[in-house]
Amino acid sequence: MVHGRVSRLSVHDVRFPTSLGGHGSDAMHTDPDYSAAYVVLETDAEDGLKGYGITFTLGRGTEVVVCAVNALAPHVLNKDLGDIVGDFRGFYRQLTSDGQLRWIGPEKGVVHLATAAVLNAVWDLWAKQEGKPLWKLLVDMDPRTLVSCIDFRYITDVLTEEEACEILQQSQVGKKEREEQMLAHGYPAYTTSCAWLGYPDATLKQLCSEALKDGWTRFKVKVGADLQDDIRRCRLVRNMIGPEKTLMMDANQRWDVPEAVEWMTKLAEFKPLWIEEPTSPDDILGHAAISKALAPLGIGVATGEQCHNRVIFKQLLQAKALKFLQIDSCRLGSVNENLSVLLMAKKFEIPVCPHAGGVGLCELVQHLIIFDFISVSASLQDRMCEYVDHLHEHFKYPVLIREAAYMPPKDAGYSTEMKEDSVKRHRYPDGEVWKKLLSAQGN
Ligand SMILES: C[C@H](O)[C@@H](O)CC(=O)C(=O)O
Ligand SMILES: [Mg+2]
Repeated sequence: MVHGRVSRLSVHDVRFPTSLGGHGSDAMHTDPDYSAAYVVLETDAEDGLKGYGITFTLGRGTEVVVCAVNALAPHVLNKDLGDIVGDFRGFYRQLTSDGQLRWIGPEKGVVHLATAAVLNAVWDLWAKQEGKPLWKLLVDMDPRTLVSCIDFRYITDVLTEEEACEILQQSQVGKKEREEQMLAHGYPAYTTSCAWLGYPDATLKQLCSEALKDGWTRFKVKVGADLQDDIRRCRLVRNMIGPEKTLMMDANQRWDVPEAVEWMTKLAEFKPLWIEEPTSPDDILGHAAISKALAPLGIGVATGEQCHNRVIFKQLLQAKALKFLQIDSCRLGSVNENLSVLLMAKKFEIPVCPHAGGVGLCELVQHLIIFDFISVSASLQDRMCEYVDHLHEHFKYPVLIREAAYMPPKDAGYSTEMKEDSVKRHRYPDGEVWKKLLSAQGN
């Protein structure tokens, strides 16, 4: 039984200096310090359980998101957790419809990232109180309760509440077997860890050969800054992994539409399965044009890690603009909005291949995709979840990868809780790690 009144919301600016090693670098984000606005919810309940929520940010962006979380706090403080989850759609609507804050969104940008952090904490607390990992909480929920968490505003032209219920109802068949399959074999993953754009070739080679030894069969390479570099790096990776393994490319929005087509035509010889974020994430028709042009080359378009909300996903699906849909656990309005996107993807028969990595994204999104397989898509065809091998040591319940697959988490909650010491050391600017770095830089 869910209980307790929210008595405290605190938010921390937690940063990791990943840019120093070129980790996470791409054609647009050359110096990413993987960071999080980290929310902690406390209640007056005697169980002492806390809810932890993060949203993924890069360095200086974090302080802006922290401000937005504080601005949302009055919507959460003193609320009864039972009332929040008892009318989760209403609560989602309240957070995203604040008459003054929505003006700086709505449901996009900083204020939506902040919404995700707060709601992720609520889901973590709910799952903890139920004593289940989040994926299992979702799997065990009846379809009516699940859809009652979704705000269908702006998407009823493609997905109504009734249709969503029908989809979930139909997927009840075989659910038990799929849950057993996940527990035994996990959810297939691919790695992005080998080929960040800032890595020299020697690093790329070394990481690639280690990943092959560890059993990885699907690899993503960053591209988009310099064509000759891309050709060299893609050739190197393709030669190392051989013709049978899967290669994906990610341009992180670097190109204009014609440039994307031209550039990818030149990289087609390396047989990429997809090109990710070839152009602006807002350009739905641009993605459609690129999809159409690259289809004869056997290259699909993947996007979603910077799609603001369900409306953009709806239009990408309507416009046949993508072949692989990449949800993000912290960009969209938490589990609530991700549920609506998973259901739309099912309706349009587009495989979901979540964005992960960053700090904590693997920990979170594994719950969503495992739920998706068991209760929505019922398929692994053309599906895999991103994996990045950074910063898991800072989490209390880190992901478990076995034979290049995510093994379902067993601990209660949304795997969002960070180790106290890690938070303390990496708080910006007063954590020990940053104090040292800043003083070395003369600040
Ligand atoms: C800045 C991030 O590292 C970004 O490059 C991640 C990304 O695009 C991905 O994992 O995909
Ligand atoms: Mg990407």
